[in-house]
Amino acid sequence: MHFTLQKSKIAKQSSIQITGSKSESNRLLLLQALYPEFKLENVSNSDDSNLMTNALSSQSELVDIHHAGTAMRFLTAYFSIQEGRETVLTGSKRMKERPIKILVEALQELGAEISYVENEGYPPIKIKGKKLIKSNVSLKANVSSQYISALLLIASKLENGLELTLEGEITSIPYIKMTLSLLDEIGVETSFIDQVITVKPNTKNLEPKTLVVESDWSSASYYFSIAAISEVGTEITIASYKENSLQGDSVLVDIYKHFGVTSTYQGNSITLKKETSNITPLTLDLKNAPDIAQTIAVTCFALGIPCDLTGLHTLKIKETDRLVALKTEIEKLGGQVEITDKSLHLLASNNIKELVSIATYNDHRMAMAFAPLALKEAIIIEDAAVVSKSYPTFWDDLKSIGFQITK
Ligand SMILES: O=C(O)C1=C[C@@H](OP(=O)(O)O)[C@@H](O)[C@H](O)C1
Ligand SMILES: C=C(OP(=O)(O)O)C(=O)O
Repeated sequence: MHFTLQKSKIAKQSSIQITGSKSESNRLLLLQALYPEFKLENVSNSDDSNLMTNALSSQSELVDIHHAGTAMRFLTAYFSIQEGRETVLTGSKRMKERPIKILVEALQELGAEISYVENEGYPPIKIKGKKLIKSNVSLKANVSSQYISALLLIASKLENGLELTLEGEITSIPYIKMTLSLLDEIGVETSFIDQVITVKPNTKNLEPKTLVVESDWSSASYYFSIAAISEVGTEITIASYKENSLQGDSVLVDIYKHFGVTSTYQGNSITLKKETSNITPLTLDLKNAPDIAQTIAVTCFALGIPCDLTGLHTLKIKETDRLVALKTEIEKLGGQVEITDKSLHLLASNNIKELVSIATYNDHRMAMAFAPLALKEAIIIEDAAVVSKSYPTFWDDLKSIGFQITK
């Protein structure tokens, strides 16, 4: 279903409660399956986390995780250690194009039995769960950090723990650190020195506790963008966030200062305020925060400023090729974009075409990143329901702050 967003103006002050981080939730759901002694609060209500929950409790031989990349990677590791169980793990058409070979080879090196059902290197895969005895493995670290997190999440259940050597440049490092922090929080011992990560084995019951998932910072990015595009003086309060977040996308607080947006923490909420409209061109390396690239590119386009975004080598293998999708859709709106396979250069422009229909390519972040443009011009978002992958109440939340949205 396509949504038309009329040219909108939001209230001077508004507030939004955002669902739990999908990254933290999907890690903690898997850890809870391994260690049932702890409880979770503020778990994400996203499709990807629901798929993760269902997959972890499913007894079926076929598990379909649709578009959920973290679920695909994390469950590959999880099912590898479910002794005596055979599982075929599959996903959407796009998931069958998202590479998994680096993770599969690392697990095979540790002793896992995994084979490809269709194309080598890609889902679906067939996994025969067994006890993994080996504890040393190296893998390429510049393609997806999800492979590394997947291994770390099961590591404490391996007989001898895990010593993981990361080869080459490490991409999306904050997500690896998030995994290690959550392991530390539940009481698993880890270390990360230079390119080597060690996880100690654990056989005892961990101390029962309740872990509260922080709300999702990638979802928060759309409100930073809305604030940046709004009139000076506009305030949006978002909850529930921590000043010391485990999520790398919390770097939004620093990045959006560049767009004249300040962030003030009070209790567990943050107030974003548009302070100035004096904005200069932006140059930014996003290898540590790839999921906010679309938000930032669209904010710059809305404000008419050029930007040079680098560190985008992982964007080609996400829900869609996000570099090509951004170029295609921004150019429909009248902008000019140059891309390589790891960077995006947006040229300055001061015209946004009205009522352009934005294709979303089964990518939640295409829909959500382009929606704030309605503060400048009416826009159509195709297949608007894609947002449920990470943020099911996105459109209702936009309506609640003043966006005029019709079907
Ligand atoms: O571990 C995670 O929760 C994630 C890691 C990142 O992927 P890559 O490491 O593949 O860049 C990120 O893009 C994804 O949305 C979530
Ligand atoms: C890339 C993303 O998710 P995943 O890789 O888990 O599908 C995302 O949410 O932007």
